[in-house]
Amino acid sequence: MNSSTTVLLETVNFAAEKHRSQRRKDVEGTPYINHPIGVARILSHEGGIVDIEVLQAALLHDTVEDTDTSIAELEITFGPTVARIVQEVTDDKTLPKQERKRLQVEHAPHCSQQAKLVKLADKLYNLRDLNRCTPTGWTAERVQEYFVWGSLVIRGLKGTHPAIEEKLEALFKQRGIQL
Ligand SMILES: Nc1nc2c(ncn2[C@@H]2O[C@H](COP(=O)(O)OP(=O)(O)O)[C@@H](OP(=O)(O)OP(=O)(O)O)[C@H]2O)c(=O)[nH]1
Repeated sequence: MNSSTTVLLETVNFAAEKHRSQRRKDVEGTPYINHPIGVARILSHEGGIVDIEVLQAALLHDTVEDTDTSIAELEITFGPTVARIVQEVTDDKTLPKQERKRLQVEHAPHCSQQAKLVKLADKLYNLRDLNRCTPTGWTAERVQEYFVWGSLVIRGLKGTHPAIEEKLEALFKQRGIQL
């Protein structure tokens, strides 16, 4: 087994342990880990991304925001680059939700290329998931609002990865949203 395979298995195992008790908001209660794995797969399978640190950051991207993981722990375990990418895509959960959403739009254009890739794939996964099924308790208006807000974030990432952006653009178009 080559070393990048070992590294990726260590990373996915770490993420799975951290998210082990969490579920997605869909009616089936899909295991949360399906999301970070899916985000990493979009980057590798659909985006052709081979930068191992980007794929690791995709697998870990919600560990700091949603579990007891710290950036220092990621730095010790996976190194400074992976920790920095995760930091860039982590919302400050102490802020009110609307402020967090506003900051994502404001910060997106200033992220590193590596963090922009993770953000693109994260949004593509979540928007596809919304088309697949509506999270418990969400109205059609809330779904549409998420699409509109997502389009504002994605607008700030233009030029990061044209092929992934085209897929996002098609999803927005179906909802009547112009990028
Ligand atoms: N579409 C969908 N999303 C789900 C589901 N389960 C959990 N989520 C998560 O919910 C978040 C979006 O819901 P919101 O109400 O807007 O945000 P909040 O959870 O932070 O309050 C996303 O988090 P996030 O990763 O922080 O992304 P983002 O808000 O930064 O885009 C998404 O990953 C599901 O079944 N379907």
